Amino acid sequence: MHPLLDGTRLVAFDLDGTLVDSVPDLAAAVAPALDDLGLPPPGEVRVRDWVGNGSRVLMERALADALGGAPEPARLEAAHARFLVRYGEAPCARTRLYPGVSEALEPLARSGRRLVLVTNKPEAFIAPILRAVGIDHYFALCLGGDSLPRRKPDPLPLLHAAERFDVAPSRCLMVGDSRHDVAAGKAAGFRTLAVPYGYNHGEPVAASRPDAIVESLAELV
Ligand SMILES: O=C(O)COP(=O)(O)O
Ligand SMILES: [Mg+2]
Repeated sequence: MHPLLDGTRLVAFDLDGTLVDSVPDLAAAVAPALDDLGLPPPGEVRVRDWVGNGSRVLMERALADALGGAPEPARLEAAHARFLVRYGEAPCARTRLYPGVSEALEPLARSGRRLVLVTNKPEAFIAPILRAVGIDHYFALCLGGDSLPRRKPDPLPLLHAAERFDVAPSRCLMVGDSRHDVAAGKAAGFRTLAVPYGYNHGEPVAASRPDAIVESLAELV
């Protein structure tokens, strides 16, 4: 096991960019929302840099990019609503697990550590995606960006999970791909581990100074 797992009783995983590459389906749902406004599809490469703060911020970034400035609130709400409908129709058509994820989750769960999922994605999409990629049974708790009053980088969802299972934050580990995961983990008093292959607004996640970085989650076990 990775040294950061020594004494760790609870491991919180981020979803997008950490466990699954979800950008193909996210980009496919952003495109029709922009098309309604006569705007061109941004493509997967751009969408990658906009994921990480939940779906409303994703659409806000997409509209700001296409319009060259902040969108009017009513426009944003309409585009976000359209995105939610389209994404809900096919949240896992092309979304795939990253290599090493199954290899890590199976022994980690067997080791008796509590596994939880903390994403900024709306909660409604979590279960369908986890089921589709076959990892839903590993998680004792799943929190989305709209499950609690505040989301990552706020520590609230991580502290909520630690408290729920009565584990001291110092015995918890946050695993994620972005600066929001590392910031939330540090603020909660968790250990932090990052993967470099996900979505971090085009910046190396090392800049957030996680306790460790692994190229693949398989290195955890
Ligand atoms: O929906 C998002 O913006 C990102 O979700 P994540 O927290 O799982 O990376
Ligand atoms: Mg992420």
